[in-house]
Amino acid sequence: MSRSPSLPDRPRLDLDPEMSDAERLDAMRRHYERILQVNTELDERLTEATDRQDDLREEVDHLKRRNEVLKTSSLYIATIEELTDDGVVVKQHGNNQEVLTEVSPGFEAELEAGDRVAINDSFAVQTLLDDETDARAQAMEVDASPDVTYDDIGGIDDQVREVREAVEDPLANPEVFAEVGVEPPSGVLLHGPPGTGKTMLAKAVANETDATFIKMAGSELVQKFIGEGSRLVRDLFDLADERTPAVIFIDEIDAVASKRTDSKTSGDAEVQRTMMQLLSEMDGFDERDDVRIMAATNRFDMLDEAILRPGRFDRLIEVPNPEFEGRRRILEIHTREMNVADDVDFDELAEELEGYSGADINSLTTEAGMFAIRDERTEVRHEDFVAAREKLDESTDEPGVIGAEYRQ
Ligand SMILES: Nc1ncnc2c1ncn2[C@@H]1O[C@H](COP(=O)(O)OP(=O)(O)OP(=O)(O)O)[C@@H](O)[C@H]1O
Repeated sequence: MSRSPSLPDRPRLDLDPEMSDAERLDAMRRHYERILQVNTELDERLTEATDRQDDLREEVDHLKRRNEVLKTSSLYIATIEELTDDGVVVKQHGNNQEVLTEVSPGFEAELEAGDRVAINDSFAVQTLLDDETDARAQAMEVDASPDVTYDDIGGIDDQVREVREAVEDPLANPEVFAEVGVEPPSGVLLHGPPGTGKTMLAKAVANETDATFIKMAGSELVQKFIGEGSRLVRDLFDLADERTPAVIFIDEIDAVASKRTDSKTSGDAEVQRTMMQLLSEMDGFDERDDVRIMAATNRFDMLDEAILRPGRFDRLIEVPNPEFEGRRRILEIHTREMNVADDVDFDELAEELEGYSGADINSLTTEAGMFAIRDERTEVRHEDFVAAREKLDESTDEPGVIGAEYRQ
């Protein structure tokens, strides 16, 4: 920043006692003139500073307005294809339209071919998107060999069987379906309260068939930028194609496939576009028998019927909270590696854990282990499970029910 020149010195009046009256008068006149001159100089500097202040205010207002525009208006995602003397060529995501456009002044120098940018309605480049804004990495979880097996899942044997029929068999023996002349279900939708093993089921099926498990969270598909959600959906299916055999698992599918609301905000339109992309990917997916699609939701009642039509998610499997036998089995599964004392009565515990999900029971066993450790014991006793249950119940409004509310 350039420093402003220093202010003029304050004029001094030097009067010598030896001076004659005329000399004094003359000195005072010169002093007076000097004061006038300094005053004029200061006036000029003040005007300059005020002008500069006005300029800066204007700049701040402009930036504020620009910021507001960036915050409120919908922007589209594009990739810089080429930088030319006449502007930049960008390709818009979603429709692949190429346009020659301009860049907001100030950051031309920062751009390179291949960069992802946000463009406005008139295609002008507004922002350079950095890696953090790259939603792809955040949205997808890819596991080449998940380590969950059917043996790790308790209390939902019927559901395991159904998933094996609908997902595992078509992946493992596609020829059987071809010979018999039946189409395997296109997509399998698991629905039920949180923490009941829906994700485990999808991972176990991928494990059993040596398929890559590719998970996408529906909430991550709801992106801020127009075109981003549908691009993520395309990427998801492309990735599955590259990594066959593969199981695609879309968790929280309700985030992109809820019944249409009446509101017409641009956010809703974007969610709608993402869902349309998902439907069109699924519709074009019939031929590929080495990729299976699964999805899960806790909000089945919210789903748009369009995704449940034949050829889409046409096999529905409800995964409820476990019954007594299931709770007992899940207790056993999660204490397999634990040093459990002989006095632990799993029947009694399973009886008392009505309303607990598999995930709740998992937390309970960990908590029981913590009580034993706090007590400096290496064996987990029945009393530890009881204390753990009291602690977990205290942390919820409704005693005995840890799972989040579930509206079916
Ligand atoms: N049926 C089950 N058997 C054994 N463990 C279970 C079972 N259900 C849940 N769990 C435990 O809870 C954890 C979470 O389960 P999972 O992620 O599969 O639930 P989810 O139904 O997908 O939940 P959400 O709907 O919240 O995504 C599992 O890692 C496991 O430890």
